[in-house]
Amino acid sequence: MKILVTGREGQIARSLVEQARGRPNIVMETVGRPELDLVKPESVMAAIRERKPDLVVSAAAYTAVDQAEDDVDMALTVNAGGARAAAKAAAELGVPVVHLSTDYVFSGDKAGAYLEDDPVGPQSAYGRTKLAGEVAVADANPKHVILRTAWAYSPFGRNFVKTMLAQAQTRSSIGVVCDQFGNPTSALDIADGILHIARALAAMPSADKFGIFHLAGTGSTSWAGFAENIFVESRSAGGPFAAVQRISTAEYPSKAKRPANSRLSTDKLARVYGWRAPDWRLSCADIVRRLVQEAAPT
Ligand SMILES: NC(=O)C1=CN([C@@H]2O[C@H](COP(=O)(O)OP(=O)(O)OC[C@H]3O[C@@H](n4cnc5c(N)ncnc54)[C@H](O)[C@@H]3O)[C@@H](O)[C@H]2O)C=CC1
Repeated sequence: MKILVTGREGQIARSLVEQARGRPNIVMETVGRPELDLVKPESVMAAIRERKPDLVVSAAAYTAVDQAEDDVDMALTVNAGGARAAAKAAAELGVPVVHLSTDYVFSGDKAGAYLEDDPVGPQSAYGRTKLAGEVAVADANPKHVILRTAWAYSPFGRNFVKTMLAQAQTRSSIGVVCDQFGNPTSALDIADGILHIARALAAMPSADKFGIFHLAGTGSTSWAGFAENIFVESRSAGGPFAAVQRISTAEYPSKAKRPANSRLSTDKLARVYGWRAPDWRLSCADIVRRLVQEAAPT
């Protein structure tokens, strides 16, 4: 099975390449700028058409959450127009599209974990453009799997785990927000979930397998809880650590508003596909250890 991923350097794209390595019958190919530029729908269509994949993973996106507040037109062009083009190209080939979306489509007002059909209410420009992307993808390709994920981290690119470890190199105490709750999610687990979905779709593409699904780490915490866990694991692996000072969202102003609670229920994915991500603490421990080892002098 040939899987084509949009974007080459994104943490989910790189995780897909890593997790597909050595797996029989999977050819994972990535394509990004300048050849495939989400700003230019015709380049997206052509790049996908030429490669004739069996499945498209639409992972590339405008992901700078705060910057999107001042750059809405570009974020919308990329996150809705670009995503639509990827989904449409897959539809023309008659193949499914797995499109990545976000917990930030929700307002954060709910007390419990969000279900797929809970009302949306994005609080930020990024969230609104990603929601427009969901609508565009669903409209362009009936064979769509829209995966809302959250708080992604990995050994690659820029993410919260790497930021915490880098800051602990020079600081003994770090202020981290303790009143926003979500599911830290390893991009390597996201990649495993996507591979599972791809195989299930190839085996039996029944109608219940399409639609919106939540894919996130099992268990939830606050950003401060996430940071504390990172430092416990780093310290035990001989890496940097810092004390976490619990601060409120009000004490850490940012341009884009984040939901206070964006915990995602992953029961639908477990029910339909029989797959759930590991407990976030296990995956976090693996990635922190790997990052500490990679940083250690040899
Ligand atoms: N990182 C996170 O915490 C979360 C990410 N997501 C979604 O998951 C998907 C993947 O996220 P990450 O891998 O973490 O993102 P990332 O920021 O690591 O990578 C994004 C990729 O998109 C590419 N890209 C940006 N503009 C482009 C354009 N005009 N044409 C072609 N490529 C372009 C970038 O070069 C980069 O390779 C995105 O759709 C994102 O919205 C959803 C929830 C949480």
